Amino acid sequence: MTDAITIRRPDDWHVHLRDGAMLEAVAHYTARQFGRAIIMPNLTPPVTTVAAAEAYRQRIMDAVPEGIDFTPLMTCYLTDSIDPAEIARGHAADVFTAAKLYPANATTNSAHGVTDIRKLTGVLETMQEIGMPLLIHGEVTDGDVDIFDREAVFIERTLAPLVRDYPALKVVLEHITTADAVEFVNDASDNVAATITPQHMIINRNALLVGGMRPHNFCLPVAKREQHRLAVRKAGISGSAKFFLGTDSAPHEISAKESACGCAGIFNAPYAIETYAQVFEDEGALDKLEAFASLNGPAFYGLPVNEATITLERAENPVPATLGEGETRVVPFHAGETLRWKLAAA
Ligand SMILES: NC(=O)N[C@@H](CC(=O)O)C(=O)O
Ligand SMILES: [Zn+2]
Ligand SMILES: [Zn+2]
Repeated sequence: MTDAITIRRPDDWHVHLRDGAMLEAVAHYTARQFGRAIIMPNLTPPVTTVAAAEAYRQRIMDAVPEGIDFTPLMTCYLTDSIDPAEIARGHAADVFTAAKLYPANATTNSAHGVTDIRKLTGVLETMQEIGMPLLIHGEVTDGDVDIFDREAVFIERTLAPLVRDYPALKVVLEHITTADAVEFVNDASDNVAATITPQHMIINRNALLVGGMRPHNFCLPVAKREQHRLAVRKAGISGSAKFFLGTDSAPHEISAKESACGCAGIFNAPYAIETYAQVFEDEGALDKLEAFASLNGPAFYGLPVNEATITLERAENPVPATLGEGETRVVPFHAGETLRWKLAAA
């Protein structure tokens, strides 16, 4: 039995660090594990300008403890009226690594998102030309589409035509939850990849509803049936360069989750790499963890891999019931359980 694993320092290709007190409370969890992270722009107001992204990047750097080498990679929140020139300027200035497409009202803080992808023609042409990745929350929002079908319908109605019309555009389908998504990404060109969260490898929709409603297992896209979890899990541990780590860690203060209308988002940052390690070990695929966590993402983004390494040790790692205080009190994924791996101090 392996008792320690050393891999190149991983990166998180999809994380919500929030702002203000919550940013201060959560930034260190991500920074202690990951060399870089793609920072989601769904603040209020959303990050839609180069100036806003630069200011937010500075606030993140200020929130990361001294002595930790961590680079936030910023994204631009796409709206119906965003100017392609602003996106290109931000990309050229090394401020915007990628741009994020939220279909309007698909998820938390997406009210300013895109109402119709046809409004993005100029933006997508520009991004394709400059080689800037498009990151997608892939769910339709039509009231007549069942919430469990929204990812599959998005792939069929929006993503397939998009990939056909912009064959050279780099596209990441974020936080995939279905066998349909796995199949689409596998069949697409090398310009199409996907991120996978810990929760979508671990829970199916029973975890939300059996024995009572469990708001801390609610995120979007919502967890699906077991057959979909198994397909996503298999893709993640496969070693395929098309799939890489993106936690989608999305902290919401406890009362916003435990509410008559609870927010979507699972806070998994504190134990993210340990959780993934447990999944890979359960699948007998620990040898694929480094590709998923540390190599595939940089290769897709055209960035160097991290030089530093991390070591995970086999050790009981109890997850507290809650973390933080007051307005930053949050319930982490796996609250009250004990994980089998522990990140060794650097
Ligand atoms: N994943 C979630 O359920 N929530 C995210 C938004 C998102 O990534 O869709 C959030 O910002 O809270
Ligand atoms: Zn999302
Ligand atoms: Zn997200």
